[in-house]
Amino acid sequence: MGAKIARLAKRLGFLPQCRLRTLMVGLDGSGKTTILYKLKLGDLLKTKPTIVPVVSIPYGAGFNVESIQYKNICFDVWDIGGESKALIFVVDSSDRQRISEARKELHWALADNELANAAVLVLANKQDLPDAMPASQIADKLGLHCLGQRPWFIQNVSAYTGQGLYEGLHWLSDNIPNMEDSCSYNNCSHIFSFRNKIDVTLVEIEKEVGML
Ligand SMILES: Nc1nc2c(ncn2[C@@H]2O[C@H](COP(=O)(O)OP(=O)(O)OP(=O)(O)O)[C@@H](O)[C@H]2O)c(=O)[nH]1
Ligand SMILES: [Mg+2]
Repeated sequence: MGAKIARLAKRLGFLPQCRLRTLMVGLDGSGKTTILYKLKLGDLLKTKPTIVPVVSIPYGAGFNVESIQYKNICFDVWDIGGESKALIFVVDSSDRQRISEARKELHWALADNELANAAVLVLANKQDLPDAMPASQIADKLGLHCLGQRPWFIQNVSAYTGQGLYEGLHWLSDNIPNMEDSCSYNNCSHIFSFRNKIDVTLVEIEKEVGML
């Protein structure tokens, strides 16, 4: 019955709710926390460096985690490790001196088993600065063309102006491998909450699942 609801809901344009654990990494100062809170709050926060304590991490200290809803997907964005289906890698596009260090960091992160199946979204941040390198140049310097079969995309962004951030999430929402595993129609109450508006549709659903 769940599968029938899923099929019909899809046909009618209802999207399943998906939760996606997403890891956000990048060199210190590249703008991870600023991006996270720009997406979460739509606003700029004054950030301090995010320090991860070496010994133990009390919940909520030393890392940031926020849930960001984009279309039907809830991205749980962490800036600390764990198995994830998506990696967001943030680069300071104006920092030419550290771009090879950023390349090492990216390839080191991607060697981790926890990211074996992750899609990679590179955010070329700080595009509001006049000396920012364009995405194409950063893609070369990070060796993105060597990533083989893994889905990847680079997006020019500015956490300050918000430029490009949702375009990046849009690409991710379309390119997560085995996305269905993270989605569920289990809570179909949102379909039925439209009862007054779409009675006809509801009757169709009820017929399809054998309620009528
Ligand atoms: N011009 C400009 N500055 C930015 C942008 N995004 C972040 N910054 C600045 O870059 C600095 C570092 O930003 P954070 O968000 O703290 O960087 P982070 O990657 O979280 O750094 P760590 O927590 O140390 O790893 C701050 O001074 C931000 O205001 C941007 O899009 N444009
Ligand atoms: Mg930070």
